[in-house]
Amino acid sequence: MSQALITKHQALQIENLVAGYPGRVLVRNLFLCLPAPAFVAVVGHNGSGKTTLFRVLTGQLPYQGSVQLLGQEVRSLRRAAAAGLLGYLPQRGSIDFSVAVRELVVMGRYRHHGLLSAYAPADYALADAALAQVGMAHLAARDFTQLSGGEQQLVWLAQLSLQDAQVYLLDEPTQQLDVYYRRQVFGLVHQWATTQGKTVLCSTHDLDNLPELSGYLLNLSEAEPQLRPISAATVQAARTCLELAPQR
Ligand SMILES: Nc1ncnc2c1ncn2[C@@H]1O[C@H](COP(=O)(O)OP(=O)(O)OP(=O)(O)O)[C@@H](O)[C@H]1O
Repeated sequence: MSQALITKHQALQIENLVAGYPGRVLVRNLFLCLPAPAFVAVVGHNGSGKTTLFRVLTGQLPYQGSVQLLGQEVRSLRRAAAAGLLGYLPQRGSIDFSVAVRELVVMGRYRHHGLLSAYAPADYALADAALAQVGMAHLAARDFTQLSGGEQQLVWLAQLSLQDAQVYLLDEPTQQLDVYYRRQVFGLVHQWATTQGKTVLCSTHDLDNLPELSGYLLNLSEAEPQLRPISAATVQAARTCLELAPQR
């Protein structure tokens, strides 16, 4: 992706988006205009449509309206990940075969190599650095399937960072993490936006770590969700909203 394209277009331009499942509209008339780079915390009650929005953005769910990712309409975009536009961390990423952690992480470089060609020492060096960044270097030789849920989540994050996409969608990346790693992960993915020029949308129920970050808050439990700059006041307003029963 050329720098020209990145600066010319918004990271995300959503107009009149309607999406959901048969008989159930979850995202209704959403408008968003998100400049790149940016960090966005996507919050909302359980079932408010955070994952559904991410499924729209990854082209997994049909929608009405317009959703443009770096200037390209998502419904006509093929293999966005392969094009380097989008990196997606789903809520539950499980695998049922044995693989060493380091081998799983290096696969994040597939776009630069193709899935079948061998990875070079430079790729493994990047994988080791990514593991070190999430504090999991000591697990490099371990079988991924034997790690704890939180450890697996951090390893997936390391793999994702190697994809070098322009826009990252992270679906509750701190869900299984302890207090220490939650803070670390928020700091890390926020840095992807502030120092690497990435646009990061991160869904979360963890409001405690947000006030110290710069970026935007998007609360899908609001009647008309909109991007609000993160501040102690906007996080508190979201907390107040989320402490009430959801309006279905
Ligand atoms: N394939 C599907 N078919 C029908 N309904 C679905 C489908 N997938 C999800 N839903 C429903 O859509 C609603 C929104 O789900 P979604 O996963 O987007 O919520 P969420 O905000 O990510 O919730 P959570 O915070 O619990 O992860 C839920 O009520 C869910 O049951």
